[in-house]
Amino acid sequence: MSNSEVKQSVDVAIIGGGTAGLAAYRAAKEHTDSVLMIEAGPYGTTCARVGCMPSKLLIAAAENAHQYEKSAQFGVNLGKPQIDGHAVMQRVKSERDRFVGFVLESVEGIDAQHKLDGYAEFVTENQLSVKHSDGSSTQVEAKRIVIASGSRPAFPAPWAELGDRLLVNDDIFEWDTLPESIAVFGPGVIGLELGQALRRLGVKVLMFGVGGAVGPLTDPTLTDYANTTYAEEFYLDSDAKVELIERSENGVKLRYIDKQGATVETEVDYLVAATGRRPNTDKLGLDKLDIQLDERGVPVADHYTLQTSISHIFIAGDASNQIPLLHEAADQGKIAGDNAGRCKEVRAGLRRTPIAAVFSDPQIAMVGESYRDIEKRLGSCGCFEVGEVSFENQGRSRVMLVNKGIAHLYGEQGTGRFLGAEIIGPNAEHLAHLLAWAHQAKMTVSQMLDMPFYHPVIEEGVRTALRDLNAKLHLGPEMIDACMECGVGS
Ligand SMILES: Cc1cc2nc3c(=O)[nH]c(=O)nc-3n(C[C@H](O)[C@H](O)[C@H](O)COP(=O)(O)OP(=O)(O)OC[C@H]3O[C@@H](n4cnc5c(N)ncnc54)[C@H](O)[C@@H]3O)c2cc1C
Ligand SMILES: NC(=O)c1ccc[n+]([C@@H]2O[C@H](COP(=O)([O-])OP(=O)(O)OC[C@H]3O[C@@H](n4cnc5c(N)ncnc54)[C@H](O)[C@@H]3O)[C@@H](O)[C@H]2O)c1
Repeated sequence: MSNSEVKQSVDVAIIGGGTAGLAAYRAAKEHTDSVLMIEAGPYGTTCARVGCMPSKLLIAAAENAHQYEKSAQFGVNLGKPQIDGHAVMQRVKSERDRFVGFVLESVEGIDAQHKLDGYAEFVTENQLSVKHSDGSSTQVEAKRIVIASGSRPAFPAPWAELGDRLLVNDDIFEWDTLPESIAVFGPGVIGLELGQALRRLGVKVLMFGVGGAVGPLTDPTLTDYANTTYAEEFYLDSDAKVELIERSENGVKLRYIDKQGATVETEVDYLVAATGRRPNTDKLGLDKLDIQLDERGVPVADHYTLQTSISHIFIAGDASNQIPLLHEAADQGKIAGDNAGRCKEVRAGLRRTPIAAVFSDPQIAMVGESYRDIEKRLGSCGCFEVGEVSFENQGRSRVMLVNKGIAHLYGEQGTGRFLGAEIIGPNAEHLAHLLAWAHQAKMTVSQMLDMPFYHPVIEEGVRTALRDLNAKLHLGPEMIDACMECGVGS
């Protein structure tokens, strides 16, 4: 029988076999054995193949090179590090393949009757057409459907004319060695992480943005600090005026107005587009359904149940246009799959305190509500305060020569509740976890100050910001210049 004649009928169909899709599959299977996961591309997940893991592997190599270069400041002279681009990329790819291997093993453990290779599109609210690579198709009739189709890089259409000189993150992790020069467009999370890592591995990097933003930061003080700090390592103009982007014989020709107002013409090997990602919902045939969409064409879904305006269709992960992070994809997949697996009722799932970390140096982290959101909600009544610590004179940070950064902690007037934080600074990934746990436990700033702080540690910087915040909320004493009884430099 040819595939084009195949018809399948299931309780739950899941579009996408990435992190959210796999989590949805497992959760739905708790309720019914009639589950089908449809995957259009290679299994292994975006996170393991071209996302979180290979990017952190590249950053790990870069951090080592940087640490080596910095050692002279401690009186340890190691000379200039020799970067072997082939060896760097070989480790990135072999470790990446190891991580992907674990995912593939778990996918192989799924019964063949529960998996279907092909591209799924809606025909009706309950029917999907799945196109296979050999041109045939399968019609899938499903009582409930989870959309877990992920996202893809988005960039201005004219850049496609750069051909093989235009790269996105996926391409970088296929390199056999490192190029000499790149221009990164988009100083967001991906651009910052990959651009800085490549710079530290000896690649010439120019970075251009629009509107002045750096990473996910929304607090103007921290954004200014980030702009200045990263620009010490590579050319960064987060509000750039680029007049020309053109393919040349051996790379990409650029003309831009630099920060001093001079016109600069230069050429780089590649243009790396890190200008954001778009949810993969535009080619799912959603126009055939009477489903409520947001301004990006993504089905609107309830935050807690992941149910769309069509009660038997759920959405999870990057496709949902909510919070495009790995742990969120896993949580959302679990909630959506659980609800799709249940027949009649939907249940609210656990949505944790928002937490995000950027693995740049200094790192960036966001916890709870962002400055922008708090300012919008409470700014007009002056109902919140900002506690600050600078890491420049923070004891342990200076000892370790990582004394760059600022943390802003936000608290609510009256209740004294901790609302959120933005950090650019050392160990921000770890500080963010402390703060996120406190936020999810709905702690007040005073309660957080009752917690133990060791000496000398970078976490003492968090205590300084908390003390500052508590004083500004009129819940604690005025900040004195330095707390000597807390330990020098705390
Ligand atoms: C460079 C980079 C670095 C990152 N680093 C981090 C990090 O450090 N920490 C972090 O938390 N997050 C990070 N992320 C984000 C994280 O990778 C994503 O949030 C997460 O992988 C999303 O999972 P998902 O299941 O929604 O999508 P995916 O894993 O992409 O799965 C979606 C799947 O759906 C399939 N699909 C699409 N359309 C169809 C269709 N019509 N029919 C069938 N199948 C379809 C795709 O082939 C794909 O396999 C990073 C992302 C990138 C790109
Ligand atoms: N460490 C992590 O957790 C991690 C790492 C990488 C990616 N991610 C996830 O992936 C998502 C996507 O990352 P991203 O970096 O692609 O998106 P992003 O939204 O973080 O950044 C895109 C940047 O590109 C800029 N930009 C847009 N158009 C531009 C143009 N024409 N020219 C120059 N700059 C332009 C934007 O102003 C923004 O600064 C993130 O939001 C994050 O959730 C997470």
